[in-house]
Amino acid sequence: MECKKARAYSSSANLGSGFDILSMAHTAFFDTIEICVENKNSGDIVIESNSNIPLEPTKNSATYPIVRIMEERGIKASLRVKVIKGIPEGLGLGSSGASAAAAVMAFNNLFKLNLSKEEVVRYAMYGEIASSGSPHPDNVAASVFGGVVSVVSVNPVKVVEIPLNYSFNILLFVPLNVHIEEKTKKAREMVPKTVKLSEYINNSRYMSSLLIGFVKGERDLIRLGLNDEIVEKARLPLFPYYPKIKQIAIKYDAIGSCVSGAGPSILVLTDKMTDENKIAEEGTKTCNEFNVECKVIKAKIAGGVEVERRN
Ligand SMILES: Nc1ncnc2c1ncn2[C@@H]1O[C@H](COP(=O)(O)OP(=O)(O)O)[C@@H](O)[C@H]1O
Ligand SMILES: N[C@@H](CCOP(=O)(O)O)C(=O)O
Repeated sequence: MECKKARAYSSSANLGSGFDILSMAHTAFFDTIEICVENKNSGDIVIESNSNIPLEPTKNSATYPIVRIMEERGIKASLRVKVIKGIPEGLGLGSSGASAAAAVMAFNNLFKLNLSKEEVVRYAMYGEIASSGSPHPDNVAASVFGGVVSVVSVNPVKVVEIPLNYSFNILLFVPLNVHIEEKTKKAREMVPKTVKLSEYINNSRYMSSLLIGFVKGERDLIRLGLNDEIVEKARLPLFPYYPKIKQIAIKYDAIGSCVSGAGPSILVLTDKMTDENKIAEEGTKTCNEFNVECKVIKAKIAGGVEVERRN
């Protein structure tokens, strides 16, 4: 029985005002997917997991992309797919996207498809349809490429890796006791269909500030760029503690803060000027004030999806 394993890291999508565009892979957590071809002709995909995720191939973000690749390319095989979850689900850490990225990469390797990274992203986006009903590309792009990415086009998929010329660390407030059924799906329904021109202009300014800040290594531009007046505002009921955590982050001189993906986790970028301990202490208290139990995770920027060489 031939098997291939790949691992992909967690990510924070929607950096600043970059809804569905800007995303960052981090070392906070990772998923591992192992795919084995079985000596059977059933054509079934059987999923095993250490976590309570759907085990139907079309409902699991790891396997739905595989179903689609097999259909598109006329591949027939019986597969056993192990979804080893390290990334907690439904917390805004790109859990579904990382499973999808690792699964497509393992399958690509197993069947020697020679997919480009952008093709891996395109297929992995089906995983987001399985988990949230929408093929948003940002989490999968970060998990596939690593670093900070901008998805500049979805049809065809085009992803740009953003050069990072300012070195920073990552703090994540992860609310462990929060469970919102179909969180990203619901969060997407909260996003307004139309926006005021003034909000659009401000958000575009933030996005240009963030990108130029990363590229030129300018802290103040990164801070300004980690703002958003549209999506975070509309989704605030999902993470009511966010404005206060952001205030605390700025008080103790973090570079900046934004919501991680569709929340409820919060991302804080820090450097040597930041008092991380105070942010962790006061931020955790703030979570408690909202009856939320936050775990503070320290992380760094992660690389892209990797196939494990010894399977
Ligand atoms: N392989 C998978 N990994 C994580 N979640 C999955 C997977 N397959 C299906 N899901 C479902 O997707 C939902 C989580 O995805 P989502 O709401 O987008 O949150 P996130 O991707 O931030 O963890 C949960 O309902 C979960 O059961
Ligand atoms: N752009 C998406 C990102 C969702 O990220 P997740 O990690 O919360 O699933 C959105 O905001 O809907």
